[in-house]
Amino acid sequence: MDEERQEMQAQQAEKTEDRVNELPATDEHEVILSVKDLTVAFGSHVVLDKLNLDIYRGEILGFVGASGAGKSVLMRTVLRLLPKQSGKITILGSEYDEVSDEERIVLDTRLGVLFQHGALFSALTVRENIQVPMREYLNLPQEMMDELARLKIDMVGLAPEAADKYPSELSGGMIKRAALARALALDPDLVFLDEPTSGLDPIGAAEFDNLIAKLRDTLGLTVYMVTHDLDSLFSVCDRIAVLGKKKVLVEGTIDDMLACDDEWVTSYFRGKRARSIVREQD
Ligand SMILES: Nc1ncnc2c1ncn2[C@@H]1O[C@H](COP(=O)(O)OP(=O)(O)OP(=O)(O)O)[C@@H](O)[C@H]1O
Repeated sequence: MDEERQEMQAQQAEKTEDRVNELPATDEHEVILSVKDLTVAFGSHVVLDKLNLDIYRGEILGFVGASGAGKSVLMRTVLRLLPKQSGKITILGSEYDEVSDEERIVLDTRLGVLFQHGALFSALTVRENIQVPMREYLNLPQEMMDELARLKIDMVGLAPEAADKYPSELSGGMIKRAALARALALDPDLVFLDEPTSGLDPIGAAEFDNLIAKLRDTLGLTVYMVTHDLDSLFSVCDRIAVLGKKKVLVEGTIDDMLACDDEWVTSYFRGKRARSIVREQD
């Protein structure tokens, strides 16, 4: 078992080094999102207890944890969709609770979100869906919004004809791409992706991962990705944070996950499925 573990660590160390060398030339140590001592509870049910997490500019952070651990609660709290009991959330250097309403609106425009299952408005076309945030936050003429929507559609690899389609006319992979285009509508600095590859076949999931990596490289995006997808964690994430026992149990590279002795982390990252992914990558 130890030999197997050492071999996996050595293989991953090489891959991590390659990935780090490929990272865009941004200040990797600029903290774009900082969560300090965050506590969130529903009545007496404490879901997150003094949780700490930093996300650095330009990285793709994979966020994992057992079902029900609180991954969605954390994402929703950071997005101010859920209230917190205590703690501090700082985005792009501004603490949400301390900024004015106007500054908060500006901050909101710098965040993009892709909710699980896409969450597109079914009565709107892809173009209209992408234009929802533009209508909410910007005051632009219709032609400019149409041109911007066209650019976003192209950016996520959808055909131009997709603009006039309704969500019911799209495949699962197209819905994810359309939802990503909407998340990118306002050119955010930080995008939150909730299970972006769930429901996609392995080829579609790998293509989506490649798209995320490409957008990070070309747009300098920072990506916070909640995922259960081991392929994504091994192939596209620069760093991983594991949620457990109401806190971030461990964070770091795949090597750090492989070296971690926590029972859940061990079974997740050194289980049969993880080992087969490491072998496939060779
Ligand atoms: N609005 C809410 N009211 C009460 N309890 C909630 C609410 N939202 C989440 N919870 C509880 O918080 C805990 C964490 O839920 P959460 O959805 O964040 O888990 P998760 O890690 O995202 O799970 P999964 O991987 O299955 O999506 C669960 O016990 C859930 O029942």
